[in-house]
Amino acid sequence: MRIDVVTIFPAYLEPLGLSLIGTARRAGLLDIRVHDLRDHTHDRHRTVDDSPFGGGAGMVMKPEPWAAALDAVVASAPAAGAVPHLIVPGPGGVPFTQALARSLATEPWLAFACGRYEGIDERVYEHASARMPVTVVSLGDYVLGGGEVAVLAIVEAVARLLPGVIGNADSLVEESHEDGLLEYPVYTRPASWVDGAVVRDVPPVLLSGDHAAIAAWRHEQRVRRTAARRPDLLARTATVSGLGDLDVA
Ligand SMILES: Nc1cc(-c2ccc3ccn(Cc4ccc(CN5CCCC5)cc4)c3c2)n[nH]1
Repeated sequence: MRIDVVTIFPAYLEPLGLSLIGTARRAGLLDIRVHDLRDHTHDRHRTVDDSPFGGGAGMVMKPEPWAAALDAVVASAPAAGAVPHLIVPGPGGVPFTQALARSLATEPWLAFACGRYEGIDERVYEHASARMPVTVVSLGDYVLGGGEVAVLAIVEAVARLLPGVIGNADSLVEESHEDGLLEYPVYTRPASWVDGAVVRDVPPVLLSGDHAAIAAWRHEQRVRRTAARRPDLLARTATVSGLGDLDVA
């Protein structure tokens, strides 16, 4: 997969050189290119922002640098006529979900536009939409300072779904949220942990070797945890099976 990121803070994307993503890049599974929006300005101060028409606090990102930067990305197409799917993080976007991550993971070329200040001049979306598919994506109902953190999250969620990126594909099987339930609690050694004055034991079922009992216990934990933390998810799925009224912790 080819990924282009346009930002005024290229250093913000350095974590894409670490761990899972860094390994995938060095293995040639990911071709990630980060571009500085200011390289597409022509004034001495490399200006990318200006005051908002209509008034209001803060600044808005100017259209010309963005149009030049996005056109340069398209011009660097790996194959004639190929265009990227442009993802623009924004608080007013469609929710970023595991389903959207799975869909994006099937695409050959993604581009990300990282806004800052109070956002990007709306005409940039019009300019881009005339050249490539554009999707505005929200990480959640809170306001970040810009798009870079969202891009790190989206790239990680998408990249880990690509074949070969995660060593053990089995861990992709039991993904949380996939069937509308949160994940079950996990444990590892020691089976009995002396935590100061308290002894904390792993639930015995997990040491029993009874795989049917373990699966049942894990499912019940997922339902209880979802009922406690995400009742909205339960409303969406008829997953609750005969647990009566849950006295969730
Ligand atoms: N899921 C999620 C994504 C983001 C996100 C993504 C990109 C940018 C670029 C700039 N900002 C800051 C920011 C501050 C205020 C407003 C609200 N305004 C109301 C009227 C004018 C503006 C919008 C935007 C971003 C925020 N936040 N949360």
